[in-house]
Amino acid sequence: MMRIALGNDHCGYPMKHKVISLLEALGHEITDVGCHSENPVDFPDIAKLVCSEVLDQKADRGIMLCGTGVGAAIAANKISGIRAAVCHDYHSAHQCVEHDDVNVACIGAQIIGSWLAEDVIRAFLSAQFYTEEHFRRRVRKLNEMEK
Ligand SMILES: O=C(CO)[C@H](O)[C@H](O)[C@H](O)COP(=O)(O)O
Repeated sequence: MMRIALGNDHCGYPMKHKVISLLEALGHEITDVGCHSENPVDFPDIAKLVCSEVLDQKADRGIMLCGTGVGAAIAANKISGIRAAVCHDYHSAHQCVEHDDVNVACIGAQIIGSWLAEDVIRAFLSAQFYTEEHFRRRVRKLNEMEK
């Protein structure tokens, strides 16, 4: 079981309920930071809420749904300690954790369908950061770049 911070903007909202159903079926605990309708909101505001949950260790990982996943990833990656990736294929969704210790997955609800999104989320949440030193070294270098 993991604690997942889930956030979405208005474009991600239509996919949100399928994602919640999946996360519940997998036994994860969800903190839903909004939004709760298709009324327009700004994805940076939602990304901040998701990332705060992760950085405050109230969530193990974050998932952001926006139209393309791109805006959410840009916003989240501006926050120190967050490594976010657009995850639209199975391989990237697990390798981004295994090699790059990604802690926020960003999905474009207008780009991929809910079946692929489910596979991507399963892969992202099943993956663990590898212990090999070269992966750890690279993430340390990423952390250095934030200073
Ligand atoms: O994908 C996004 C940003 O990368 C957003 O979710 C929106 O889809 C996009 O910015 C369009 O916004 P609009 O308010 O629906 O015009």
